[in-house]
Amino acid sequence: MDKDLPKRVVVKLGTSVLTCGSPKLDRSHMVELVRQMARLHQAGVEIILVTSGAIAAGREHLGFPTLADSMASKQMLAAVGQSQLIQVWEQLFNLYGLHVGQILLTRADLDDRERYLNARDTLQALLDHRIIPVINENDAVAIAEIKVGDNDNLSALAALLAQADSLLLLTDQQGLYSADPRNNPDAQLIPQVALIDDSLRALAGGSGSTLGTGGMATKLQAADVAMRAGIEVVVTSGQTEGVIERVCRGEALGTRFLPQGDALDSRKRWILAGPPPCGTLRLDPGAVKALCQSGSSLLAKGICAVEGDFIRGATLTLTDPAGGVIGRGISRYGSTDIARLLGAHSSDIESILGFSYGPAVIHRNDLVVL
Ligand SMILES: Nc1ncnc2c1ncn2[C@@H]1O[C@H](COP(=O)(O)OP(=O)(O)O)[C@@H](O)[C@H]1O
Ligand SMILES: N[C@@H](CCC(=O)OP(=O)(O)O)C(=O)O
Repeated sequence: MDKDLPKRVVVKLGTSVLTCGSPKLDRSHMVELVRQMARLHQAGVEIILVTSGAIAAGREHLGFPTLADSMASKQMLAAVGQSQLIQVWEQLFNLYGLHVGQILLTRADLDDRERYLNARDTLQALLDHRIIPVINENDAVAIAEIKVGDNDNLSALAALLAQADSLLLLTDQQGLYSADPRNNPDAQLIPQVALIDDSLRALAGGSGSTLGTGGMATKLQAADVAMRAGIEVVVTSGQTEGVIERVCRGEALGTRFLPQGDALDSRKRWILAGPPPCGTLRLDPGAVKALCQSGSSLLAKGICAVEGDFIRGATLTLTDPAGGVIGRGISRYGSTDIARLLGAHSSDIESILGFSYGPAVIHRNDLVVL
């Protein structure tokens, strides 16, 4: 294998790319994208495809019916369209002697560590057999509460799950612009991003089309998660000739988001990909320093305040005294217990609570510093 090629890449194709802006799947464009992925696969790159387009494919297959704008209509279209979509991918990859394996996920599959590990094993088994995993959200059954909600974020979670080196988000724009280029013809392409902050987020609008979900805003959320896990992200146009191969070969196309630090280990990737935080701990400056500079566990004596109502095992956001987010971790104590432990020495936990789950409120193995 060419040593400059990434080993494992997640390619996310938005509805905008698969339909080329029309109301139907553009099969001739899809075959061109498959040709590029097959060539990379041949060169030894493991490809994981995150595909949108089920709802668009469902509408097309049913002849564009007039339906109520309801969840049930979308779920019905997704149920019809997903089977069409996977058939198209299977047929197109077959042209290059490759098979696909479908994985339909919901948020709930990623939040539960055991289900997360099962999904990871399935993905690995497919890759081991040189089968292309094709992932989409399980739209036909997922209700809003258990949805990831958009395939940009889903693809970032898939990249963490698969421990990919790169995530390629292909869309209908050349990359992230200083403003939505649909409404701002003077907007400038931003070629590289090292850090996603509020000023950058303010540039990213929603989807300009009726078929896309989330627009650039969800692409930034996805990039943020992946970068923090040490995964490089590129957002660029799916229409550019040879785009997947060219990006994988290191050509500067679109917007490149630089990975922050080294790849995280499996449990820490799950802390980023798994359940969203359901509480916050505000730390004092000493605790912030201990976590950020020395890689220490979080002790009760460094916690100034606790917010939220949560049980032991919950994922929490950690902030500095000013409220800036510094990390995320899994708590060994519930919120009522932590409220009683604020500022306490670890050796006093047992006498204060009458029991102890150990000296650390969050052990360093359960902690990701951002
Ligand atoms: N700052 C920005 N730079 C580029 N595109 C932007 C920006 N803000 C909003 N967008 C919109 O995001 C859209 C792409 O997202 P979306 O419609 O969800 O496509 P996809 O189906 O590829 O996910 C673009 O067509 C564009 O109108
Ligand atoms: N899961 C949905 C797509 C959701 C989504 O994020 O769409 P897009 O913004 O086009 O990537 C579908 O298959 O229709």
